[in-house]
Amino acid sequence: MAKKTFIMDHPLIKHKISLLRDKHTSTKEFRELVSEIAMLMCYEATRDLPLKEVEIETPVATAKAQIISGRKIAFVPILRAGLGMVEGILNLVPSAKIGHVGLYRDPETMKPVEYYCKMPTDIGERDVVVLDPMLATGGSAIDAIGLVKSYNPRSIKFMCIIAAPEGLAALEEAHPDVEIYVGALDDHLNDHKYIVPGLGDAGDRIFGTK
Ligand SMILES: O=P(O)(O)OC[C@H]1O[C@H](OP(=O)(O)OP(=O)(O)O)[C@H](O)[C@@H]1O
Ligand SMILES: O=c1cc[nH]c(=O)[nH]1
Ligand SMILES: [Mg+2]
Repeated sequence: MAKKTFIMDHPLIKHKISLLRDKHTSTKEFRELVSEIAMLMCYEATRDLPLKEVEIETPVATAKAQIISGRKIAFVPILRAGLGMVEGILNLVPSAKIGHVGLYRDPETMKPVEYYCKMPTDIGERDVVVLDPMLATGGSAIDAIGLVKSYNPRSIKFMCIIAAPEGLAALEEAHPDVEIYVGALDDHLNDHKYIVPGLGDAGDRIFGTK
């Protein structure tokens, strides 16, 4: 089977994730870093975009040049924390459409609870990348991807900044057809199902709610 999980090894991504983990990093810096890391990861996740050849007049001659061949993309952040990844990604792919899936992890059961879903009307013609900085138990990503699948997009990828091995294994098993892009693979989940060492609660750190 083709390789479906990609762990980032770029030094810039590693450096920025280290800054993100630091509990002394301010809300402003945290938000900027999430956006920058998402942009760098988007560069990796869009490597397979198809190109077509066109002719362009340079000031010197006619050049055979390559441009992206009109493939349509949609990004789907999982609310709230996934929203922090959108701005950086739109810097690279400004014409992409954005869907939203609202999920929160019930603090008692640790299971995801859905509260919002809105997809672009032409989602069926698009390649979708689902975004969430954190893949912990995997429950949120698995449910969000299941929801996106019910709209029959052309393809689905998932992008997270930090993953726990438990969540990654669960996601690979639940959605073996989905390519997964991981910024850093951490050690384990603690008793509260937080990623160790992780970075704490991504949503709270992006939005300054704690
Ligand atoms: O893999 P899981 O065990 O499902 O956990 C990961 C989920 O938990 C966090 O969201 P949270 O529930 O804190 O919601 P928030 O983004 O609104 O803070 C995170 O952003 C993921 O969506
Ligand atoms: O470590 C974790 C686990 C779930 N959600 C977070 O934001 N952080
Ligand atoms: Mg949260």
